[in-house]
Amino acid sequence: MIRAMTEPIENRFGLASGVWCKATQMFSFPTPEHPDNGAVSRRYPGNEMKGIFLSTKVVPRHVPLALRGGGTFVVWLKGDIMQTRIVLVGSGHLAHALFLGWQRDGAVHRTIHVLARSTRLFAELWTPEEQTHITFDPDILQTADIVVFTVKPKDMSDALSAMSPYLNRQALVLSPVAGYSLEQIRRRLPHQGLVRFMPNICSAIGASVTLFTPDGLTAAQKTMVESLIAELGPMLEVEESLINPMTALLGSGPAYVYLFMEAVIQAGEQLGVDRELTRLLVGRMIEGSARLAEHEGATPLSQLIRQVVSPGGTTEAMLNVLKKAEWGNTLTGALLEAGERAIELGQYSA
Ligand SMILES: NC(=O)C1=CN([C@@H]2O[C@H](COP(=O)(O)OP(=O)(O)OC[C@H]3O[C@@H](n4cnc5c(N)ncnc54)[C@H](O)[C@@H]3O)[C@@H](O)[C@H]2O)C=CC1
Ligand SMILES: O=C(O)[C@@H]1CCC=N1
Repeated sequence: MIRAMTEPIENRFGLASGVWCKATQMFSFPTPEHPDNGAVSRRYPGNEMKGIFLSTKVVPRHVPLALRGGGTFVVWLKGDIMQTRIVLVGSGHLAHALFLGWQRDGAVHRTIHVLARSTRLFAELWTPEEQTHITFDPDILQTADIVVFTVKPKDMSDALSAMSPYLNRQALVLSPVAGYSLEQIRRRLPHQGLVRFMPNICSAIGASVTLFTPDGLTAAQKTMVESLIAELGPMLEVEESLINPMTALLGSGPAYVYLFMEAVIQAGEQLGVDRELTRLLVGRMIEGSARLAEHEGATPLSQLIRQVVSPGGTTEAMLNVLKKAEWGNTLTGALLEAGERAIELGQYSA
C-alpha cells in the first residue's frame, strides 16, 4: 500500500524558498487513509526536512494532521509554483524515451519542451498530444532549468554553439551524447553546471540503468539531477572514464538483448510456438535469469550455467552449437568494437 503510494514520488524534489527537500517527508505522518505512514520515514532514515515542500500530490486535508504529528514545515501550496522546466534539444529516439520517462505519473511538477530541428520521425515517434510539447523556437531555452542535448555526436558541437547564447547561467546542461566528453562541452559552455549521463531507451518506462558524471554542480543542483535521473531507473555516479565503455554495454544494451530475443523467437516459431507468446515468456525468463544472477552474486555465472545443464539434455545440445560457433567470443568482440566506436565518435566531433 505504501509502496504504491510513495514510489512514483519518493525521490522527487521540490524547490521552495530556495531549499530542496524530499517528497517522502510528506508521508511521514499517519493519516486516516494511511495509518501506517510512519513506516515510510523509517524506510528513509537519511531524509531531512530542510524547508517547505510544495507538492500537488499531497491531499490538503492531511496537512493539519501532518503538523499535529510533529512536522513543522509542511505547507500546501499551488503546484504551479514549483514547475521545473526541462528542454530536450532534438526530437529523436532518445528524446522521446526521456520525454516519456519524465512524464510518467502525470509529472505535474514540471514542464517538458522539445526543441526540434526537423519533422523527421514526428509521426513515427510522437503522438499528436506529445507533439504539442515540440517547438522550433530556441527562445524556449531562456527559461529552462534543465537542458538535455539529445542530438547525434556529429551534431553536438554545432548544437552547443547555436544554443549557448540562449541559455541562462543557472540552467543545467545534460548530455547523453556518445563519446562526447565533459571537456568538449565545457569548452563551449564555460559557465554552466554540466552532467554527462548514459541512459538507454528503457528510460521510457523508468527501467534504464543510467550512469552519470556531474561537473561544476552545487550540492543542491546535484541532488536535483540525481532525483531526475533516478526517475529513469537505477542510476550510478561514476568517473567519466567509465561512460564510454558503458555506452557500449548499457546504452547500446537493449539492442543486443532484442537481437538475442529475436533469434529465440524465430527458433520458437520453427518449433511451433506463437511469436507473441514467446516474446512475452522469453522476456520474463531473461528478467528471472538476471534476478537470480544478482541474487547469487557470489556464484560464478559458469556455475549457474552448470546448474541448468543435464548431461545429454536440451541445454547441452544448445550450448554445443553455440560454443562451436564461438558465440560468446563474437559478442565480446562486438562490444569491444562498440567501445572503440564510442571513443572515435568523440574524436570525430572535436
Ligand atoms: N538511442 C539510444 O538508445 C541512445 C542514444 N544516446 C545518444 O543520444 C543522442 C541522440 O540519439 P538518438 O535519439 O538515437 O538520435 P536520433 O537521430 O534519433 O535523434 C537526433 C535528433 O537530433 C536532432 N537535432 C540535431 N541537431 C539539432 C539541433 N541543432 N537542434 C535541434 N535538434 C537537432 C535531429 O533532428 C534528431 O531529431 C546521440 O548522441 C546518442 O549517442 C545515448 C544513449 C542511448
Ligand atoms: O548507437 C549509438 O551510438 C547510441 C549510443 C548508445 C545507444 N545508441
